[in-house]
Amino acid sequence: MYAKVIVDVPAKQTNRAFDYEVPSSLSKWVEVGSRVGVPFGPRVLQGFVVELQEETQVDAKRIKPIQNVLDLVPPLTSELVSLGRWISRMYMCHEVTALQAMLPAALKAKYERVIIVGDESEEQSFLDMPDIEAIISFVKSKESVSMDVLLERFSKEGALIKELLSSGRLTEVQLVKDRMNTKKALTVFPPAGGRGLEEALSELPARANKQKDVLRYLIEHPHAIRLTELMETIEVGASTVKSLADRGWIELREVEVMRDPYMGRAFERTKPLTLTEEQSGVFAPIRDAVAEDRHEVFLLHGVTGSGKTEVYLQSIQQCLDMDKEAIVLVPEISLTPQMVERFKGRFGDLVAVLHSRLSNGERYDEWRKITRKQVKVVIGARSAIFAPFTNIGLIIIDEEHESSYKQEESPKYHTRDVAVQRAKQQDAVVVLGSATPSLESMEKTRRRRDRPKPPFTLLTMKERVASRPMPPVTIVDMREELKTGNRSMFSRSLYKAIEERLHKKEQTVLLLNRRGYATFVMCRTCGFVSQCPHCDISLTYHQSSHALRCHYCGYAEREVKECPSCQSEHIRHFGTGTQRVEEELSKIFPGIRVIRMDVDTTTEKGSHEKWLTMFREKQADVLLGTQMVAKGLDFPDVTLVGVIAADTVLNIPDFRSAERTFQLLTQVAGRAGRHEKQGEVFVQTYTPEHYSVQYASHHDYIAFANHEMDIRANLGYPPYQRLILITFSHEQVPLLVRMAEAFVTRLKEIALPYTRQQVDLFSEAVSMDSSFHFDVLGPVASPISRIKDRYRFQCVVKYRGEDLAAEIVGKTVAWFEERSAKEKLLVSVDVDPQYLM
Ligand SMILES: Nc1ncnc2c1ncn2[C@@H]1O[C@H](COP(=O)(O)OP(=O)(O)OP(=O)(O)O)[C@@H](O)[C@H]1O
Ligand SMILES: [Zn+2]
Ligand SMILES: [Zn+2]
Repeated sequence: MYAKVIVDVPAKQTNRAFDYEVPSSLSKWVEVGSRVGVPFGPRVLQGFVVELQEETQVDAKRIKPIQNVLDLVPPLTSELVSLGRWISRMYMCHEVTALQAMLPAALKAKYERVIIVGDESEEQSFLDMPDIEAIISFVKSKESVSMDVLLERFSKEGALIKELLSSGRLTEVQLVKDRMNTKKALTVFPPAGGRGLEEALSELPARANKQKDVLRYLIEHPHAIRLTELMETIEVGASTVKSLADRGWIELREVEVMRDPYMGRAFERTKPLTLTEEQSGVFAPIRDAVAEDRHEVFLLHGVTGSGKTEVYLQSIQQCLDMDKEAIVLVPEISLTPQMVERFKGRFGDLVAVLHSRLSNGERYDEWRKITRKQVKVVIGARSAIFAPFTNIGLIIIDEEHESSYKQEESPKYHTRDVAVQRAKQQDAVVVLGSATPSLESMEKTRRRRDRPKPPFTLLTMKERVASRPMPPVTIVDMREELKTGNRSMFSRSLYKAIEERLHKKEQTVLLLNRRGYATFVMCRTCGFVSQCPHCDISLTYHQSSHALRCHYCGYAEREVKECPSCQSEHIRHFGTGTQRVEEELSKIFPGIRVIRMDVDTTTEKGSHEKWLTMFREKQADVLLGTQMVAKGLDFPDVTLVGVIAADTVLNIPDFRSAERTFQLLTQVAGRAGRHEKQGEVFVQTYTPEHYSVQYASHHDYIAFANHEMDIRANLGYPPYQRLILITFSHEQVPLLVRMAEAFVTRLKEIALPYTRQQVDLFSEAVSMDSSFHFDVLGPVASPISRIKDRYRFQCVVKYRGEDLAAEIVGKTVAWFEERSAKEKLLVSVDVDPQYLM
């Protein structure tokens, strides 16, 4: 048997499958999706088996055997292998990069160099040297040792070891190993049924009290117990237990344990709620599709507080009743303990949780619960879409509009599109939920001339549960505030509203969008702004460390007291970071209790959870934060939401700015008055007339979507045309410009026949909408024109119609790669980019 293997080197030359022989000793273990070690040139590499076949075209003399199999159960399924192929085609990445992205970090290959005994034929001539004997037999006894261990053991024999290596008596080889091992714990095993322990007890001398305690305990509890637990329970030392094991009365050995981040946490079990009329209305079609095993994509548009989660839960129940599995995706920052609790509370131990705050080990163990089929539901961030389930009935994406569903590094996939593809492969149902669906998804629910049945089905919930009203939103024009002499960052009305909450002992959520509004340092005399010497961006001031930092490359410098340009002392930090809002709050409301949540206060593991719990327990009056506070929070006493400055996102030059502003305002406004108490919202802005602010204040998603879609159609932006962003970077501008221009010229040449072909087709009466349309903009300097000392240029491909664009760009990149590599120029391709930076 032969296997096609994709090796773990993301390069053009290795971006294809290579044939290997499957030795008969391994044939039981090698499957599609197995990780294997294979000889590749002088090295041994990790690879993935992507196909098995009886024959090979490769010359029998040249074909090499697979060296080893890394896992007893393949970490990928054949379905995931196909998905990997789709991702690599769709997002133009190496196939191995796509496959690697599906594995938990713990399974990334580690290459280890070890020493083994080499040529034995020369053994005789060395026999007279006892040192050599010792070294060789040491290595033999271990089968293989690392250089470090060998040198540690024979610290004085370095020269001799070197000689043995060069003469071939010892050889250095490379092994493929896992980066992460399973966690083991010493465990005590009493003999079956506790047999023989009574006799053992009588054999012990009278003074061996502690040992007797152990035996008595095991007679009463004749089952395996972790050593540490036994030591704690009856207060004995490890040596006591070991001595019993030495006498053979009990057994002590290492067994694997699972790291469970939620261990010891009791989740209150919840029962399905009686659905409201609107919930029943949207649940019925989802339930039917799941029950009928019918692939369908639903876009669930439900206003904030409409009870989408309960719809998800009952849909999952339907999926479990069919003995199928479900994947639930939520944005990383919404994956709060409360969120997890809602799912664990309903489905208990059937739920695995995957998110980036877990340690590698914890994540690996959660992941293995899936491969071992111990769980049926996975809830997680982006990469949980790759959960190795084999019988998926339902995939849910909550907050489907979130830009974090797009992965920013290669493979630059969009989770939503991957989910739809995966669901197609498994005949599963997809539910995309949001109070503010992306325009891309919304467009797919609309009928078109060439598309009588739209790809997605729209389901709508217009009302909050229990007919709770949407909170009234007041727009505050900050220009007017300035005119009346209010220079504070709080308008008079927001000030009053906060004061009122303090009196009534209710809670306030304040949002400050940090993005594009970071504190920077500027000289008031000459206008000098501290910039990163390596990137084309101003440095951000961090109060806690009194340092200026670059958000792109991590460069840091000490706070300056004097302007480096004009030596003036009037240099200080500007802008309204969350730290400054916090300072001002305490100044105007002495004694106010504020919890601040931003990147600075949530780096520590568990800090996110800690802050939210404190706020829920009413240990604070105000929760102040960045986007983090806008998502998913459901606190009964929050009756006021304030947005400090709504314009910060609007000012970013990006065609999605209005959409992002609308989404953020709607989401954060949705945190107010979700329970019995009525809520209200204040939005401070310098552009109160902007349509995104206006529509958000009326909670009118549909009107916003229609308005924005018209603009996009006119400008030829998504969802009407798709984009591919191609970024070039190099240390020298002239070469960069020349190469970028050469790329674009070639790209247009390669595209030409495709577009012609389409024009011909068109003349044979193909409808307008399916015609292929291909445009190239640029090259131009990127908005962030330098990062880490490399200048950046970009071009944007706009296209409509067939998926031919990926092919065209792919061909151009292939043509370009050799030249660019020679010049050390980097090219990166981003299909469906979220940001054009
Ligand atoms: N059928 C029901 N009966 C009673 N209460 C319900 C029902 N469904 C949901 N709820 C409650 O309504 C509140 C809002 O529900 P949920 O958090 O699911 O809203 P949502 O649509 O996800 O909102 P958001 O988009 O803002 O996150 C929750 O407190 C939930 O427990
Ligand atoms: Zn100055
Ligand atoms: Zn920098």
